[in-house]
Amino acid sequence: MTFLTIRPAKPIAPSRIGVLLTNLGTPEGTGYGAIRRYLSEFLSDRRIIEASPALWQPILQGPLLALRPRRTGAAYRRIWHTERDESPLRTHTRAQAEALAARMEPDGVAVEWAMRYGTPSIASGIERLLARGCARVLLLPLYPQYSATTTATANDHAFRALMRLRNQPAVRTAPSFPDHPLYIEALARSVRETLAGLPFVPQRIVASFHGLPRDYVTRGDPYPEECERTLAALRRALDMDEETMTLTYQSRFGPARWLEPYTAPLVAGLPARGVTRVAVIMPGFMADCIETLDEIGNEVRKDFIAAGGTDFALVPCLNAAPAAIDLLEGLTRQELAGWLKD
Ligand SMILES: C=CC1=C(C)c2cc3[nH]c(cc4nc(cc5[nH]c(cc1n2)c(C)c5CCC(=O)O)C(CCC(=O)O)=C4C)c(C)c3C=C
Ligand SMILES: [Fe+2]
Ligand SMILES: [Fe+2]
Repeated sequence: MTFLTIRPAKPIAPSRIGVLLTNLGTPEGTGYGAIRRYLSEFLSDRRIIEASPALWQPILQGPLLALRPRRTGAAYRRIWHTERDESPLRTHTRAQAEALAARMEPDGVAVEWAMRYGTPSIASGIERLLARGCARVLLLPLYPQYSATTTATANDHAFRALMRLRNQPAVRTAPSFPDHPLYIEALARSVRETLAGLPFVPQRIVASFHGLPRDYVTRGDPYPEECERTLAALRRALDMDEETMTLTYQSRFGPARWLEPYTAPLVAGLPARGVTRVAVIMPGFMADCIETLDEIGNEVRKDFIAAGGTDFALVPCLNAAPAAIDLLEGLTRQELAGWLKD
C-alpha cells in the first residue's frame, strides 16, 4: 500500500483545527447516466443495503438500475436548481458550510463540506483540511438523529480516507443531536414563522422523518428512539400534544416493512377523518432535498388534495437559516472543547 502525502501550501500554526460537515450526497445531473452512477454508489453501500452483495448486486445492476434512474431523474428535474445546475441538497449544504465558516474562521477553525456519495467526496474534504494545515479534525455528520445508514457510513468513509494517509490528523466525531436545545429552538422557530405566514390554520402538523427498514431497528439501530426524542422536545417547545403533531416515516424503498406509520397513506387518509388543513415538517432533514421538496411537497401534497384536502403547507427545512447556523456553531464549539481555546 502507498500512503498519501499531503503537505500544506504554506507554513501554518502547528495545531490548526478543521471541521468537516458531511451530508448524504446527490447526483451530478438529472440525466440517466448521472442518476445511475449516484444510485449505484448509494445502493452498493453495505450500511444501506445489508443483504449479501452476491444476492443484491445482480438485482441492483440489473432491473433496479435499468428502471429507477428514470423515475428518480424525473423527480430531481422537478426540484433541480437550474440556475446553478445542482441539486438543492448541494446548494444548502454548501451554504451551511460557508455560513459556519464565517462564524468559526475568526477563531482559526477551517470549515469544509463533503458528500458521502458523489462529490465533493469525503476524502477530498479531508485533503482540503490537511492542505489548509489542520492537525485536528472534527467530523460533523449533518444528521440530527443517529442511524447506521447515515451517521455511521459517513464516519466509516472518513476513516477509510484516513487509512490512506501517512500523516493522520487527530480526529473526533460529533454525536447526533436529536434534542439539542439549539436544534429544537431552530425547528420551533421555523414552525412558528411558517404558521404565522399561512393564509389558513392547520388542524394537524405531520412531522415526517425519513424511514428505515424495521429489521435494522430490531438489530439495534437507535434511529426511531432519536426521532421520538426530537418530536417530544419539539412538542414541548411548541406546547402541542401528540394528536396535533403526529410522527410519521417517509421515503420507503423496496418491499420490506419499514418504520410506521408511513407518511403518504396517513396524510392521504386525513380528509376522510375531517382534517383538510395540514402542515408538514420534516425535522430529520437539515436541508431541503428530493425527499422533502418532491416526495412531500409534490407527491404527498397531490394525493392529499385528491383525497379532499383543501390546504397543505410545507415547513421548509432549516437550510442556512440563522438559527440553523447558531446550531452548527453551538455543536462545533461544544465538540471542540479542549481543542479550541475559550
Ligand atoms: C434502503 C434504502 C435507503 C435507506 C436505508 C435510507 C436511509 C436514509 N436516507 C436518509 C436521507 C436521504 N435519503 C435521500 C435519498 C434517497 N434515499 C434512498 C434510499 C434509502 N435511504 C434513495 C434510493 C434515495 C434517492 C432518491 C430516490 O431514488 O428515491 C436523500 C436526498 C438526496 C438528495 O440529493 O436530495 C436524503 C437527504 C436518511 C436520513 C436515512 C436514514 C435515517
Ligand atoms: Fe434515503
Ligand atoms: Fe424518495
